Amino acid sequence: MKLTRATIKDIIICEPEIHGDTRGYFVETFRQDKLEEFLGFKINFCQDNESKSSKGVLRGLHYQLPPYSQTKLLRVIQGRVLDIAVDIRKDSPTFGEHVSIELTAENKKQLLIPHGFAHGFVVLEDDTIFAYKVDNYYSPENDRGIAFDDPDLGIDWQVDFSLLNLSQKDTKQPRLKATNDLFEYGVNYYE
Ligand SMILES: Cc1cn([C@H]2C[C@H](O)[C@@H](COP(=O)(O)OP(=O)(O)O[C@H]3O[C@@H](C)C(=O)[C@@H](O)[C@H]3O)O2)c(=O)[nH]c1=O
Repeated sequence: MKLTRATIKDIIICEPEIHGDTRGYFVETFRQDKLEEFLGFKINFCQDNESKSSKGVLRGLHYQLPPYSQTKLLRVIQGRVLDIAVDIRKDSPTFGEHVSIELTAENKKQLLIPHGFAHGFVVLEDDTIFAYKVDNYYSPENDRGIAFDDPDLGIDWQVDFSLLNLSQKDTKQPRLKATNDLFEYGVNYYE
């Protein structure tokens, strides 16, 4: 498992080693020890999620408020997405900036997004299966979002917006500057 920091250093890109042979392949998709050694602190994932989407589906940008905020370890089992994480920690030197990465069944890359980020992805292929671990249980009352097309974020989703398939709630999420539901920078949300 190769672990590197993204352009926003709190986001980690994980690249598992793929062992191919005549039967197919073998891959370790999660190693808690290696992740914790790299990060220097513990993560206790407690919920696994999976969603299936057709091409053009955009889910996001989502987060849960503290103390229900979530670290997410994301991957694609089938298909392809463009994955986005936006820094929504007030006073962060990278506040409002984002990381963008293609996660595919083929490259098997994973993204670790800590608390303090809004997350979303757009699906680039039909029948894409997206899977992720979170370290805090789903809490609908604390579910929040930011508009994926907020011009202040300047995200290049690489798709035609007129072809997108969004949930009702994601068509009316607030802009970043219109929400007070943000995170404090420098707080350790892992403990
Ligand atoms: C996220 C979630 C949803 N649900 C339910 C609520 C609802 O009836 C249905 C669909 O929920 P949503 O529309 O919120 O699903 P979705 O838009 O896929 O939400 C997800 O989007 C991505 C980008 C994330 O980062 C996730 O954290 C999560 O917010 O599933 C759960 O039961 N548990 C969960 O953990």
